[in-house]
Amino acid sequence: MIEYRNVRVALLGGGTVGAQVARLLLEHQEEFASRVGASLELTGIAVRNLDSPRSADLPKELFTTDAESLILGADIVIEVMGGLEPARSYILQAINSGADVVTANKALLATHGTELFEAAERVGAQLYFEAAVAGAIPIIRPLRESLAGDRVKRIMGIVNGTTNYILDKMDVEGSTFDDALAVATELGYAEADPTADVDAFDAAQKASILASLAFHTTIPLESVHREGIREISGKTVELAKKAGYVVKLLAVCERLTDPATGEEGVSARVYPALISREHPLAAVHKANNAVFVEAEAAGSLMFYGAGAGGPETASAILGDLVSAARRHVIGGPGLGASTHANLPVLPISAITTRYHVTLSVFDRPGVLASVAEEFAKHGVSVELVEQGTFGSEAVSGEAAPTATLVIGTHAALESDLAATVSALAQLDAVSSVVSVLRVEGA
Ligand SMILES: NC(=O)c1ccc[n+]([C@@H]2O[C@H](COP(=O)([O-])OP(=O)(O)OC[C@H]3O[C@@H](n4cnc5c(N)ncnc54)[C@H](O)[C@@H]3O)[C@@H](O)[C@H]2O)c1
Ligand SMILES: N[C@@H](CCO)C(=O)O
Ligand code: NA
Repeated sequence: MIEYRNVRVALLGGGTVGAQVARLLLEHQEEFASRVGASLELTGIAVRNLDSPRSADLPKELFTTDAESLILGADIVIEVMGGLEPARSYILQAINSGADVVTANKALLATHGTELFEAAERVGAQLYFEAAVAGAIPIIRPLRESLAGDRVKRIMGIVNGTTNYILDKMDVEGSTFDDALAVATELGYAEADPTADVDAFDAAQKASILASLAFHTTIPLESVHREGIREISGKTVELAKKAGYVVKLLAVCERLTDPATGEEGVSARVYPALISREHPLAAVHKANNAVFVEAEAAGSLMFYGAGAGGPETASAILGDLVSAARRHVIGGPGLGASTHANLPVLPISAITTRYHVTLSVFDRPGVLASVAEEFAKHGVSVELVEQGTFGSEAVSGEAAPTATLVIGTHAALESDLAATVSALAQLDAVSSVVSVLRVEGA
């Protein structure tokens, strides 16, 4: 029997993720020891309430409500409590006491990441966070290490399971948004208050982390453009389907040229977008996640799998734990931080993409010409026009026949498209602007 020295591991949080981290760590102790070259000793699990039910049968004596004492004696601290405070203070305490830290906390990283990374850099500690983006899917390490020698041009990610579940159910089964959300809540994907998921706060946090890593710069959460999926109706999904597209909530991070200055910048944004049914991201069903990366030399890569769940997220945490523990045994600098590119984050008005504009128009002569003229006037080139369903709308008490027009554009600058849409809304011929969706992944 080989005698290993101990690496002391403190676990902060014993909930959905924490209980599974503890279970797997205890169950596979021998395997971890041989992989790391040292025993990983779980010294305790800090929780808020000692008597809460757990998803795994864990030794009672491991639990404590005294997180600070647990941190003091640890070589590695795993933070799976969630929230900003006291998680932030505990991580700073761990770093300053010489421990490496593993966290799943995307909200904390997107809000206080710079402070935490600087603190870690000052004392030579490491901060690992594979579980914070797309759960089980390895994407942080590929960006930090495997692609460190390449130049990432663009990332398109489905990074929120709840919204993908809802949009997929609307697309595949024709469910309404409300019904799909109710099932997502029942299955435990969406929280009782689904705001973080549905209004894309969660996806924006992940976009900020991904874009910062991919472009070696700092992308503050406030500069991530964010639109949620509440406005996506069954009709929008149906029209998209007819046109060969699917609606997905996408986190898009890309390098682009500032149209105002000609300088290089980056964009990070989250919104529901149309994607061709031929694109690999269109095949991401249910609550799965996927991250599609386009790099200069590597070309297109796709990372796919479970973005959440106790054991799934624990897998990512434990991978980070093994890396941290190996560094502890062998030494070395670990992963280098590289956020010094200082690229400006450009506003949404600076992006260039394709669009589908859906209008309800009055069905009378000359309508098409007046609509087409607005696109031309603003320098937006039209690729296709489709006339859809007919209906009627009350105008001055009289029923007037209407038709749905879908106008697909070639790549256009967002500011030009926005000006076109404002002008279209003012036209007598236009009853209403039904939707404006960006088309990604040409
Ligand atoms: N659940 C998932 O599928 C998933 C996926 C990816 C990332 N994450 C992230 O993992 C983290 C944990 O998520 P979870 O779903 O396990 O949460 P959870 O609510 O199930 O568990 C939180 C645990 O932390 C403990 N805790 C909270 N505040 C504490 C405090 N002040 N002092 C001591 N203990 C405290 C609670 O007692 C509980 O044991 C979050 O940052 C979350 O964003 C979760
Ligand atoms: N609420 C998140 C959990 C994983 O971060 C989701 O639906 O993807
Ligand atoms: Na991950």
